[in-house]
Amino acid sequence: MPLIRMLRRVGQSPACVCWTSFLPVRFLGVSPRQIPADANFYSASFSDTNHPRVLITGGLGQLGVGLANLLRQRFGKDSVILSDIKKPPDHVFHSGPFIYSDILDYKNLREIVVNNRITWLFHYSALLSAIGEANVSLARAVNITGLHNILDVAAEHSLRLFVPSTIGAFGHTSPRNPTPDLCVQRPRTIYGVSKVHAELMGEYYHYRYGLDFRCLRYPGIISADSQPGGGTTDYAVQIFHDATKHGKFECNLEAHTRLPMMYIDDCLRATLEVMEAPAESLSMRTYNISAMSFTPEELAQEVLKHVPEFQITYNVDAIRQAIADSWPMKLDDSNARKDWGWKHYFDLPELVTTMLTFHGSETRVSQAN
Ligand SMILES: NC(=O)C1=CN([C@@H]2O[C@H](COP(=O)(O)OP(=O)(O)OC[C@H]3O[C@@H](n4cnc5c(N)ncnc54)[C@H](O)[C@@H]3O)[C@@H](O)[C@H]2O)C=CC1
Ligand SMILES: CC(=O)[C@H](N)C(=O)O
Repeated sequence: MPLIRMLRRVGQSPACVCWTSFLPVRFLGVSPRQIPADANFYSASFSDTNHPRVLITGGLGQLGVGLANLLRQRFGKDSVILSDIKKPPDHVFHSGPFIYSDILDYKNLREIVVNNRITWLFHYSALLSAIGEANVSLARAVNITGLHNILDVAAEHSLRLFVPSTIGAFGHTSPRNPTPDLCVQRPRTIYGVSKVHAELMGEYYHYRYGLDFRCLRYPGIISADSQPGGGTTDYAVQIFHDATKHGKFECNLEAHTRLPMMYIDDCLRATLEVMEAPAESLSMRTYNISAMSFTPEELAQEVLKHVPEFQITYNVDAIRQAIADSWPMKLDDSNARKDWGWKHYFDLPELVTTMLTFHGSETRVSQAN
């Protein structure tokens, strides 16, 4: 009997073939349950009793605390648990639940999920591109073995799972301007390889076991109140610190290196939006999202409009430059815009004004205006 007819007979969507009789070894007697294709119970507003209970892994990096703040505004402070292997600063520790969680420890992960009745998991732990090249075996363990633990615990407990991917999941053989959702992906960093692996494994678990896996490919993310964690796009955050403190900045990428970037508020809003999107609106499980693309020179020109004495010099880091040269210049995010209504709010001028204002340069901004 043709597969499609067999599926109709058992009432399954052909998009998601869940063979629950063949489960990963760690599913000791517990079957991953398929979330129905028409499930949209997260798209309405939440009462105290039906909102998701959230765990964020790797939450003390550049993005996790901001995500926790956003989710706590939406679902309540106690519904969102931030976790990491680092000690949280006081203000984070006192802002809501925090727990130690090493994603390499599967039993610890399972205990947290069970004891807190977690329903949504945002998996932020990772070693980024530049630091990953300096620590390949650790990056392999955290980004690949750690991801396997996350996928298994999410499938075992029917969690909705968000895993971020990145522009780093593309390589020099991918189309670079613009880069579509589906194209050749042959990255040459351990970070990129691990993120392609995450995209494919997440989609595999979705189609095979019904895991509600959702993934966005983030551009370089620019945040005002948190430090980047060892990436190739870090210069676009550091420039604001140095411009306001010292009036000058030494850039480790060449002046004409064009990369896709996004302000953190857009990134975190996109993350919540794709998690709340009704399953039937998602024609794919891994989407590009895009906001702006610029070079260090263009960014410096924009900073100069507000900080007239600002100077940029270049001292190129060969490893980061090679990575950047293999990445997209611009992402095509038309599928995200069409399927679940993604749109960005911050372009380069708004980004620069917001960042400089945050870094205490209101005086200079108003002098220049
Ligand atoms: N920041 C950016 O520009 C972009 C970030 N992303 C992705 O978003 C996610 C979050 O990024 P960031 O916050 O910037 O990363 P980050 O490097 O600032 O933070 C990662 C966190 O993972 C934690 N971690 C490391 N090993 C761990 C382990 N064994 N168990 C638990 N936690 C562990 C670290 O302590 C750190 O706090 C990552 O998956 C990253 O790949 C994707 C594209 C762009
Ligand atoms: C774009 C990313 O994934 C990250 N910021 C990095 O530069 O490694």
